[in-house]
Amino acid sequence: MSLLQPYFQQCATAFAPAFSISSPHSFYVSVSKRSFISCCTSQSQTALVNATIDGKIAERDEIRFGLPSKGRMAADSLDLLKDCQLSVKQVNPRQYVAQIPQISNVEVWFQRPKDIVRKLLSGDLDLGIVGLDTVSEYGQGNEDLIIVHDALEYGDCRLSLAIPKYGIFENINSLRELAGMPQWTTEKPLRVATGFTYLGPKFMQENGLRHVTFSTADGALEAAPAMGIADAILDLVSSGTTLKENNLKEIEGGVVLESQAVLVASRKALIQRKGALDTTHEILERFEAHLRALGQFTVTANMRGSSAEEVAERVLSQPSLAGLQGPTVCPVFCKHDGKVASNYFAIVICVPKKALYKSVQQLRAIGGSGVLISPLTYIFDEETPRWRELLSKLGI
Ligand SMILES: Nc1ncnc2c1ncn2[C@@H]1O[C@H](COP(=O)(O)OP(=O)(O)OP(=O)(O)O)[C@@H](O)[C@H]1O
Ligand SMILES: O=P(O)(O)OC[C@H]1O[C@H](OP(=O)(O)OP(=O)(O)O)[C@H](O)[C@@H]1O
Ligand SMILES: [Mg+2]
Repeated sequence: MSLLQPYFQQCATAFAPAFSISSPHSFYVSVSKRSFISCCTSQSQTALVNATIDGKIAERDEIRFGLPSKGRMAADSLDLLKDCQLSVKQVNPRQYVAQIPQISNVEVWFQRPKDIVRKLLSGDLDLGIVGLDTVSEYGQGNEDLIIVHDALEYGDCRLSLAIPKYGIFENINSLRELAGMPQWTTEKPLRVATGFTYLGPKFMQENGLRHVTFSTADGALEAAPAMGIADAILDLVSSGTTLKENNLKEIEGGVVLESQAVLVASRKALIQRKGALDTTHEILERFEAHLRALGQFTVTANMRGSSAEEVAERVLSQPSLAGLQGPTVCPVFCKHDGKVASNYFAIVICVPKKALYKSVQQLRAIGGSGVLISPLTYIFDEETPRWRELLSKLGI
């Protein structure tokens, strides 16, 4: 915080009527939204430079975690954290800083996705959740950005090139055919509208399209061809409805990137900031355990048998009943004629949600009865593969 003190003081001077400052922390609880944004914007360039001078990170005690402040990723990110018992405590939706009571050294900052990436690079954030498309576009391959979890299972979309279904494009169905059209020359290049001004030109260059120009807009790019502003667009596609409704089509070889929400970190922060790696480990473990569990059910059933081994053999003879590491088989004790015996065994397995009905059928086929299905909350492995991967990326 000490490094930022001068900026807070400058902000206090600039926006004196808007708030008073007693400590750096009181800045973000008392300042009005407008003043806060203008203050940060006017100071960000200097702060950026200072934050990472000589590759050193700015001193502060808390780990800053950037979450999307609005848009389709915002609610899903909060939901994921909540499902991992990491609820974000935000007093009101217009407050841009919040806490995760479960992890006391984490400070959540709500930001636009592209600003999350920029601030990770500048050292103003340590961790963040955004779409892979945003990391790739605004990160521009910067090695300080490390993808800690690459599949948070929401925000699925692809960055894809699309052209009109009509006119000169009617019979064009691939990037190769598009590139081979005689229409594109130095004087009259293919005009592409996109918000991805880094990834767009890079993709075209890598695919040998030489006569291309780009224009940009903030949204509703699908209108550009019909308006005569562009020949093609390069934008995110999810269901494909927007393309369809605007008479556009994707082409073979035209997908630049498949994207979904990812957890991304600043390498410098992970290495240099006290507590950052431990905190990232905890968040990663919770995400992994929860996301693994999401796709599975716990299945419990009773089965008649002579021994646990014999029952286990029967269960393992069925392809959908292997469980994570094999079935748990426990004797069920009953009293018969005053004697305790175990003619029944309870089996517990995890079953992929998609294979649920098949698994129930296979259980019945081998004599299973009283099949109970329950949701799973977490599956913690001994060690998550992504944690190993992260350590190796960090050279640890
Ligand atoms: N149609 C979509 N379906 C699923 N995910 C999408 C879709 N469009 C975008 N995304 C993902 O969600 C992220 C945020 O998109 P969103 O539209 O909420 O914000 P934005 O386009 O960056 O900002 P804005 O629309 O306010 O300019 C994108 O970076 C992408 O990863
Ligand atoms: O394939 P679909 O499911 O139809 O989704 C694709 C649309 O979603 C996004 O737009 P968004 O809704 O974010 O509006 P924007 O253009 O204002 O960003 C994207 O830019 C496409 O236009
Ligand atoms: Mg959008």
